[in-house]
Amino acid sequence: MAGEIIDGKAFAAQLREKVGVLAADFAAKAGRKAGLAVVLVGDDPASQVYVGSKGKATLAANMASFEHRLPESTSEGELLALVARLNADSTVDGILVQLPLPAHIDEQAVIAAIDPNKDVDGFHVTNAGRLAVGQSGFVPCTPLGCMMLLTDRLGDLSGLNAVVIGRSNIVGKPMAQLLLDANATVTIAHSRTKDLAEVVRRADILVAAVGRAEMVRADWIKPGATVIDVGINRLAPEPGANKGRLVGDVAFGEAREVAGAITPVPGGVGPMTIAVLLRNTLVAAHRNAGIALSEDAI
Ligand SMILES: Nc1nc2c(c(=O)[nH]1)N[C@@H](CN(C=O)c1ccc(C(=O)N[C@@H](CCC(=O)O)C(=O)O)cc1)CN2
Repeated sequence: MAGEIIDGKAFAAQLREKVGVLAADFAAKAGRKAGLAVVLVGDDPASQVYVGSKGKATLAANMASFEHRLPESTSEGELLALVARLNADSTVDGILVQLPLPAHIDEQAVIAAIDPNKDVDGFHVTNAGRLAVGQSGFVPCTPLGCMMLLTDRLGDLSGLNAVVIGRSNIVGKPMAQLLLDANATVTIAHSRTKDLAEVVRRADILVAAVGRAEMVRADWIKPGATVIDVGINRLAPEPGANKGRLVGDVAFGEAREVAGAITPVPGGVGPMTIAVLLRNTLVAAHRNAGIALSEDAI
C-alpha cells in the first residue's frame, strides 16, 4: 500500500490561521501590530517570489509588513546600515534578509548584524548557540516546520532512528539538533558519507536536505519510514515548456511505495517555511512587548 502523503500546505494554512488570530489579539493588547521586515537584495527570480509571498502572508496574518527591495549593486555597508536601522526600529519585531545574497556581500557578516532578538530566521550564531544548549531563542523556520509535521504524524519520537542528509547551518544542523532534543537517535549524513544508501535504510525518520534532485531512491528507504523532503529542485523544461518541474531530493513516486508517509514537493515542507516565519514573528513581538504567549502551543 502506498504511503500517506503529508500535506504540508494544509498544515501550514492551519498554522497561519492560528497565528492570525493570535496576532489580532496581540495588536489589541499592544496597541500596534507585530511587524516583520523582509530585505531582498538583487533580482533572483525565486527570491522575488518568496519575498512577495512573505509580504502577503504577513498582511493576511494581521501583522505589519515592511518590505525593502534593494538593487543588486547595493554594497555590504549599505545593507548593514539598513539592518542597523531595522534593529533600532521599535515597530519591527522580526528581521529577515532573504538568502542567497549577491556574491559581493558576506552573508555571515549580515546575519551577525541582525539583533538576535529580532532574528526570526534563527540564523544568528546566538540563536544557533541557544538551540545547541537548549535555551529559548529562534529556531530556523524550515527545520521547525519539519519537526511540526513529524510530531503531528508520529507523536513521541523517542528512540526512533533519524537520518538527516545535509549539514547546512540553515536546515541540516538545526534539524539534527531538534530531533536530538526530541530524543531520537540522530545520524547526520552528507556527500562524504560512506554507503549512504545503507545508512538511510536504518532510518525510521528520513530528512533529505541535500539539494540534489531525486537522489534518494525507493530501495534506500526502510519500509514504513516517515520521509521529509526539504529539497526544492527545478528540472530542465520538457520540450515545448518554458519551466521545468519542481522535484525534491527524494524520488517521490517510487519512494511513496515503500514509505509509511512522505512529504510531496511542492506542497510539503516549502509552505511550512513561511508559516513558521509568521509564528516566529508573533513570538518575537510578544517577547519584545513583554506580553505573555504560550509559545509551545503554536
Ligand atoms: N532568509 C531566508 N532565506 C531563505 C530561506 C529562509 O528560510 N530564510 N529559505 C529558502 C527560500 N524560502 C523562503 O525564503 C522558501 C522556499 C520555498 C517555499 C515554498 O513554499 N515552496 C513551494 C514551491 C514554490 C514554487 O512553486 O516555486 C513548495 O515547496 O510547495 C517557501 C519559502 C531560501 N532562502
